[in-house]
Amino acid sequence: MNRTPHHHPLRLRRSVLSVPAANARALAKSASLDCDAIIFDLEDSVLPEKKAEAREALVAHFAAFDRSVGREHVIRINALSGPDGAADLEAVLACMPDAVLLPKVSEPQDILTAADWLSEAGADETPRLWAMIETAAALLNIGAIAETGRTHGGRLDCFVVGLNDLRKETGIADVAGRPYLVPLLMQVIVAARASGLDVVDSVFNDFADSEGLAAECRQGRLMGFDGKMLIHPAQIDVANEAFGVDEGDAAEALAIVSAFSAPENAGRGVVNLRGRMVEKLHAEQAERLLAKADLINERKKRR
Ligand SMILES: CC(C)(COP(=O)(O)OP(=O)(O)OC[C@H]1O[C@@H](n2cnc3c(N)ncnc32)[C@H](O)[C@@H]1OP(=O)(O)O)[C@@H](O)C(=O)NCCC(=O)NCCSC(=O)C[C@H](O)C(=O)O
Ligand SMILES: [Mg+2]
Repeated sequence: MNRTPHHHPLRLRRSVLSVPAANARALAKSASLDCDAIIFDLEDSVLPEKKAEAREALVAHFAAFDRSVGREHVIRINALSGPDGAADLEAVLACMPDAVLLPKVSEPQDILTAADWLSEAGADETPRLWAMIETAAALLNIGAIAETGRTHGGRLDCFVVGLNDLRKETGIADVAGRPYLVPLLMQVIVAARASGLDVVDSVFNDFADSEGLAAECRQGRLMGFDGKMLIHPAQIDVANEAFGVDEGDAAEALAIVSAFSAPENAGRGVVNLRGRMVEKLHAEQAERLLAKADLINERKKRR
């Protein structure tokens, strides 16, 4: 799992649950769920005539729930150029979430406009910005969009892929294994990494199919995603497991780190670990994996 370069602290983003802000029962339930991040959605899951009500419900919810559980709280707003953009940003300032998720980002200016607005409103580093990558234009501009994460105060720190919108726009088929999408997804991952961003895989719509979800999570993990956007509480455990650190991986990481600190390997840049070449870069990867395992354990204790 090559995760360099990283310009942001390590954060858990295995399971990123979307909760429609207009759904009072889902809002109430979300506080008790074991996901790493919650996206409170003001965009596509909320009908136009319910947007104002949803904003009010969200502000009331943020005033009341316990934020000490250590997860990230994110608000997905509507397009800034649309009729709800300005009111959504006002709601963001009232809630002060950890991040704002921008929908249908298509060019760097979409990030810059939101970053400038937040800075002018006096919001320093928080909220950070996340970007939905879900348009054909975004894929064409993906390197430049990611680059704004490095060049514009570091406010951008995560991409979330949206395959429902992308499939709608492009006509790419929705088939198991995502054969026609994998090349595009890899471009998003590489662009994110080149700019030190995290990157979260798209939702799996069939929330009753846990085997299908597990397979897609495994695929996403192997491709390099940090986690999965989810739509239903039943999907959380599957994503946490797939994007977590299993005992075998943790033991291997510990063996690599220990090999480099063994006296007989002092001053060596490369060592022989049970017949396998291990370099310093592998030790750095191993340390990051162990740090992630520590974060997961800390989260378990806080719950
Ligand atoms: C898909 C759903 C509409 C299903 O809802 P429902 O019929 O209520 O499911 P259940 O009866 O099985 O629910 C059981 C209990 O769990 C609560 N619940 C359900 N979903 C959530 C949720 N997301 N967060 C929190 N709690 C949830 C129910 O309230 C039940 O609890 P209780 O009431 O106490 O009995 C629904 O799951 C749903 O609306 N999901 C989220 C939809 C959403 O957020 N859509 C936007 C994100 S998808 C996206 O962004 C796509 C992307 O942009 C792209 O282009 O690809
Ligand atoms: Mg979408």
